[in-house]
Amino acid sequence: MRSGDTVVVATKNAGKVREFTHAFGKLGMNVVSMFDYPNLPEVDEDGRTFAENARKKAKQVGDALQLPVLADDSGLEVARLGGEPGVYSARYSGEGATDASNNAKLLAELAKLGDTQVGMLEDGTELLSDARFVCALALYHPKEQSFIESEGEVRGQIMNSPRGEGGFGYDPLFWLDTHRRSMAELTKDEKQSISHRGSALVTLLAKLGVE
Ligand SMILES: O=c1nc[nH]c2c1ncn2[C@H]1C[C@H](O)[C@@H](COP(=O)(O)OP(=O)(O)OP(=O)(O)O)O1
Ligand SMILES: [Mg+2]
Repeated sequence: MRSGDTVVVATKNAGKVREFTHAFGKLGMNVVSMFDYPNLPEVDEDGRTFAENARKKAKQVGDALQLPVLADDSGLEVARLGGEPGVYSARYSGEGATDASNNAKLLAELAKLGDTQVGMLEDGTELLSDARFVCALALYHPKEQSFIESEGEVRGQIMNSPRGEGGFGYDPLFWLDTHRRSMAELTKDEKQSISHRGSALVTLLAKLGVE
């Protein structure tokens, strides 16, 4: 992986594509995604861990294309929900789930636990639980059938109402005490510098010797 290369990312998530395009763009690399290969079969994400799912996505797409492929499996673990939604983050609200329906489901599940809070912001916004985002990355080389892997996390709290327009997924409900903003209120560079995905990418690039 070096400047001028095209990186194939096995994702159909437009938010991830934007973040990888931004991060690899700074290194002079171009990103293509499953939006550029619409005829490849869906990957059944039935692993028990983020890492297992990331390997499965990278291998299925890498074997089909006979190219090195990067995959990202990520999600949100909420302490007061016993680590849910975890690997089910993308389909938390069931068939046809969207970011909006998943965020609504998250708030509904936390509401069931009663009005216990872990904190409150100046404007009265309640912090309902500690949480973390996790990202597992897998880079698969089909010729050697080998993987290079990494993982990253970021800790925060879940708010009872959304803030910000940036990012994707659960970002508007994820409060970062360090920044006094939600993940959706960060710039692309700020999110990359602290996020689970950004951290996992730093570790992966270090393993590859890319600086
Ligand atoms: O930075 C993030 N900010 C907010 N939410 C996030 C983030 N990173 C992952 N998430 C949430 C979105 C989705 O509900 C799930 C990922 O699920 P995950 O299966 O890895 O991705 P996906 O199905 O959307 O696309 P794909 O599998 O094609 O890569 O976690
Ligand atoms: Mg998925």
